[in-house]
Amino acid sequence: MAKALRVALAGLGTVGGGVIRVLDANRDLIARRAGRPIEVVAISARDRTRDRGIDLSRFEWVDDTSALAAHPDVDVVAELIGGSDGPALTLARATLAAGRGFVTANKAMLAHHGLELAEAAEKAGCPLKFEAAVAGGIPVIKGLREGAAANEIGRVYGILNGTCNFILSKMEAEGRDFAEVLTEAQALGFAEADPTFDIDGIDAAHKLSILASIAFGTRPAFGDVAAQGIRHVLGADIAEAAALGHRVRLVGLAESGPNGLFQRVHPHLVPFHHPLAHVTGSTNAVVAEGNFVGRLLFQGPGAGEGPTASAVVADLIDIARGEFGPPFAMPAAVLTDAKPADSGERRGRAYLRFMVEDRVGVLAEIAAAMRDAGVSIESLIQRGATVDDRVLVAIVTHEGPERCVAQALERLRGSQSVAGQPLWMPILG
Ligand SMILES: NC(=O)C1=CN([C@@H]2O[C@H](COP(=O)(O)OP(=O)(O)OC[C@H]3O[C@@H](n4cnc5c(N)ncnc54)[C@H](O)[C@@H]3O)[C@@H](O)[C@H]2O)C=CC1
Ligand SMILES: N[C@@H](CC=O)C(=O)O
Ligand code: NA
Repeated sequence: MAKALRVALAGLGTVGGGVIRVLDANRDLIARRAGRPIEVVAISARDRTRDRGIDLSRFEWVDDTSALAAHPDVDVVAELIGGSDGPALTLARATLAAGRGFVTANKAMLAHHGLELAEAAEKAGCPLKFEAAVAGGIPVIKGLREGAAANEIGRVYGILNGTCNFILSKMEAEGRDFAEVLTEAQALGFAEADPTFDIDGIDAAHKLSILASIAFGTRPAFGDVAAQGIRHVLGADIAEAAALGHRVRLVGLAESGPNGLFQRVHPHLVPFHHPLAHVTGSTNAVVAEGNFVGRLLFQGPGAGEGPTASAVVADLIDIARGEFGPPFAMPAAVLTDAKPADSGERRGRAYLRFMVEDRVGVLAEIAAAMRDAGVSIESLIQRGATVDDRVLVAIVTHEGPERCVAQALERLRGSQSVAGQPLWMPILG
């Protein structure tokens, strides 16, 4: 059998530990598939003494993580530390500059520096691979880069954050509290080091910017992704959505059209009949619409040790086989800058929720704001039950431009009757 592919692992947490376990458990199978053994030769993490339940004595421990980049016995570095900048980025730059392959699960770094790293990899003729960075174990990067390569993609969207989906589905199924479920997701290893990245939609926005680049041949543009997470979604919204035949899901959506490239992460109402409504727990799902293949649905485990490590090892197998191409599906030099599309132009139905004082004239005030902004109301529900002494009013709008809904909400800003920020959620069409 050919010479082993020699790997250095930077980071030995949930994902790094998982990579060692996958390589140990499936060693022979992986060697046969890869055409040669894949051997971890060097490792580095912050804490050498932590018990990870793995025998690490067989690997060379390197204190200075950045030294892995030019380690004489290493062909590929797998970076499983995290963080958009700092040691992960230093390591990525140094590894590619040293002419070695680089595998990462780090969507934050790719969203911010993916173009620079792709240019460096292409210049060096080295692989830069990141299947684990988007939708964990689902081979969606491979699916879009390779399987759907013949197609023009019109739209790519889906559930891209396991932590949020886990929280929303537990809130829905068990009526549990947001904070309590977040703690459980953290204990299961799904959440980011800073879980606000998950719940505020930033992690999903990182992933969406990577997917959009591959789908549309554009430079990754994280700054163009409007992101709102699930922090403001109440149990009452989930119940209201269910009564309306929908589930609440955090959806990242990128769409290319005559007005430019639209990229947004936002909680949506998803109709029961849509496949995304049936994605529960930390599962992710991505829909890509191609002009010849039609609608593709990729679904599977989006986070956690086993699925994420599986994707990292799949990248290592590709590298061992010599199978790699431009990281973002086309050479960095031919990626284009997409014009960000104006969200106000988008048309759709929406769910609006207000917490209001239960007094005469409140509904009339809300209805007048809708009328004046040109928003047509399909249904309006006022619930007798109160949350913090307020009454919930939920509106479903007819299809119309988002600009009008934004104007209606602006008209209601500062109203004495409406408590706090109203919640607006598009209805997935
Ligand atoms: N946990 C998950 O389900 C998924 C994680 N990812 C990504 O994988 C990467 C790793 O995530 P986890 O394993 O969950 O994180 P983790 O927090 O469990 O592990 C991070 C590891 O990096 C090490 N580390 C931290 N700072 C370091 C430094 N300065 N130098 C050397 N090592 C350092 C820590 O000691 C630890 O071993 C992140 O980029 C994350 O976004 C991607 C998909 C899923
Ligand atoms: N924190 C992320 C981990 C995988 O990318 C998530 O919850 O999806
Ligand atoms: Na993936």
